[in-house]
Amino acid sequence: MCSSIIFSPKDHYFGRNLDLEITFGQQVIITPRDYVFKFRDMPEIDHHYAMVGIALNAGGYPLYFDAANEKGLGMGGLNYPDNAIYYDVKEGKDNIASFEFIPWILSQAATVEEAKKLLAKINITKKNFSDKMHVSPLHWIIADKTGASIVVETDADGMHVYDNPVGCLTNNPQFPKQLFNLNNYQDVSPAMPKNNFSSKINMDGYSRGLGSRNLPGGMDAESRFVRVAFNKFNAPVADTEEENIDTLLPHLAFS
Ligand SMILES: C[C@H](CCC(=O)NCCS(=O)(=O)O)[C@H]1CC[C@H]2[C@@H]3[C@H](O)C[C@@H]4C[C@H](O)CC[C@]4(C)[C@H]3C[C@H](O)[C@]12C
Repeated sequence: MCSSIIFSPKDHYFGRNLDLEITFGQQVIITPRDYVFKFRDMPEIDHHYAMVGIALNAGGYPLYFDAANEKGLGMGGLNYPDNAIYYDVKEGKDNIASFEFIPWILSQAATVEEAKKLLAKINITKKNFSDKMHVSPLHWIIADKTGASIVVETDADGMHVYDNPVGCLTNNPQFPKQLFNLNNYQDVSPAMPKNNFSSKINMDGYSRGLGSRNLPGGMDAESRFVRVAFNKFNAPVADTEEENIDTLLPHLAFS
């Protein structure tokens, strides 16, 4: 399961879990400024922002799962099976393979607005890193340190860049459907529920958290999206980094 939360109480936190039963041999990898990034169909970049994230070191090339750069722009790829479509190389576009997407954006953009300018020119290609690796079917969340966030999905009908008003992402279905589904949970609340059932009977507020009872309980991506969004918007905000990370981590770990 993968869920990602942008949490900006005072400082800015970009979090993502990777609850998988397998490991890819990933580790924390720092790409220093100006380490030469080679691209399959674009000129190399030898002058860029530094970044740190979780990646597989493929012979000196960091295959990032997620990362953040020195300007506080973060980006994560989350599973998006059966929907992610990558394209053939197109003339006149910045052709970037899906495994190159995180380095391409984070090496050049400091903010979501700058990332959007790069995205307007990009065509995500279906090229593989190597014959031994699958092409990951992903969609991406991008966020900057103001808390602004977008989602990038490449579907059969083309590439979409969505503003992300909830600052989180899980997996399928498509992001607009995930957002629409939140309509079904408008009555979920961190407060005690009001008795709208009937004025003819008394209702007891017999337990704390009763207002959240109708949150979906499943581990499926749609249920996780609702829970992560609810938790994020209703999380207590503290003054210290330690307390805020303490708040963020359980919301990811148990989402
Ligand atoms: C499987 C991972 C996504 C986890 C996730 O979102 N799970 C949700 C499951 S579900 O939908 O709800 O069923 C993805 C995230 C990042 C991916 C990795 C990164 O994209 C980096 C390289 C890219 C190469 O093309 C493939 C290996 C790989 C090392 C990828 C392996 C795998 O596809 C990863 C690790």
